[in-house]
Amino acid sequence: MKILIVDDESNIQKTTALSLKTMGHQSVSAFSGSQALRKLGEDRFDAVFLDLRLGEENGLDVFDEMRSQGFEMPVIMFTAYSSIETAIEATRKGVFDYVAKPFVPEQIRQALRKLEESRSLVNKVSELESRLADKTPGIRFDSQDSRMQQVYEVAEKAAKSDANMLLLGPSGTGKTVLSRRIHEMSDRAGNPFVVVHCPSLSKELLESELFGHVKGSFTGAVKDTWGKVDAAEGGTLFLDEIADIPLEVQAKLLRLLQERLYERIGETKTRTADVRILAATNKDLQEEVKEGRFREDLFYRLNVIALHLPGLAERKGDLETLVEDYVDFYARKMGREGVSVEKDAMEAILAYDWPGNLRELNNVVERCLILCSGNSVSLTDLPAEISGGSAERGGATGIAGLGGDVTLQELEDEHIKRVLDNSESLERAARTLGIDSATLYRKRKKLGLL
Ligand SMILES: Nc1ncnc2c1ncn2[C@@H]1O[C@H](COP(=O)(O)OP(=O)(O)OP(=O)(O)O)[C@@H](O)[C@H]1O
Repeated sequence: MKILIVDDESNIQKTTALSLKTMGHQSVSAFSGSQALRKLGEDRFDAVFLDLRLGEENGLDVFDEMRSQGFEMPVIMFTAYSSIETAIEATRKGVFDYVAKPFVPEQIRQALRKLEESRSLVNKVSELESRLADKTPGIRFDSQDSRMQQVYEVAEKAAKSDANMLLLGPSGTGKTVLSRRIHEMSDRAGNPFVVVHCPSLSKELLESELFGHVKGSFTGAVKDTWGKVDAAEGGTLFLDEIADIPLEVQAKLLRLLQERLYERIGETKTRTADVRILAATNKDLQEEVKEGRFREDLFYRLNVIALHLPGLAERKGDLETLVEDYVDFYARKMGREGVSVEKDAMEAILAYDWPGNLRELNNVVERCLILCSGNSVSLTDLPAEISGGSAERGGATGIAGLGGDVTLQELEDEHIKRVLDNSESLERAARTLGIDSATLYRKRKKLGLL
């Protein structure tokens, strides 16, 4: 971690810096509040040690100023006044912890260890939250299919190295899920896994999303920001749909990959980054290189280890197990038990080609569980393109689950799918749904309908 020590006493500065160094952290000194705020603006810090009494200044005022300027890193306070009132006031204001002066180096190390534990917990919580938002059922990393087995084997072996990796395969084949898994198996697992969806952003916004910007560097840049490269420090940066990155941003990405260096937009100061890059695309990158849309040098940098995920139609041996997993997951989620798939429904599932791959399968199973009223999924619960034309039990207007044990989100997803099925254009569907086209685009992506 990089830590700012704010104290007007040089012996305190020295002892703290030394304790941090023995734990492998870097530190920078500031002797006053104004100097501290300037240094915070110049560099990125993971934490701050701040003296409560900085000469004439009150550390708590400096703390308030930090927060009002948007510096959100944890702060540990030094206080010679270890009175309970001061400590309570400080923690009530959001100070992470305090160390009473005079202290011994071990107290600094203890405070830091507490901070590291809390950081790793925050990472785990955000990881779990994003999984819940993904509504991902039990994820399988085993397969009957030899190509998929090989993908998992290579992924497992390469996870421990720090090599960049390219995940290739059609949409919905599990590239994002596998990237997360690679991160979890790597030595970086205790640090963040950060995703950037490349095509949803303009050139300028993508560059800012990646590298951050300083206030005033372009229209709309109203305050300083740190990008996702910074957020992924020590961890993994996952670039989804990398083929869609504009050429100018590709050049900056190449520099990041080669030299680990980057600059925020509007700033000349060069910064170093410790991130591992995993990138995914459903496009043929070699073709993109040939067409001049993707830099060849960047392609070779990323292509050190490439994993090709086959479409679901090419690994039908896994279908039945996946269906069972998904059915169990949604049945449990909806408070039902022992839901099975009837034989003819399973046959239709096996015969279908699954162009949207695992994501489509997941959505179809969820939809079936909303529609089926009894304890089994029948052919009529499947969408017409899979059942071969049989009418759905829910009918064109009614949904069997309506008023039942179904969440609003599930109803919304189902409604969007049906409106899209029935609309001649995207704009028309957006109008019917009462949302703008960009929102509908994002929702379609989330539902695997792109
Ligand atoms: N290993 C797995 N086991 C079971 N289900 C999986 C697995 N991997 C992915 N899925 C399912 O497929 C869905 C889509 O996966 P993911 O987002 O990783 O695909 P993707 O290839 O990254 O798609 P896109 O190219 O559109 O971004 C997941 O939300 C999950 O439901």
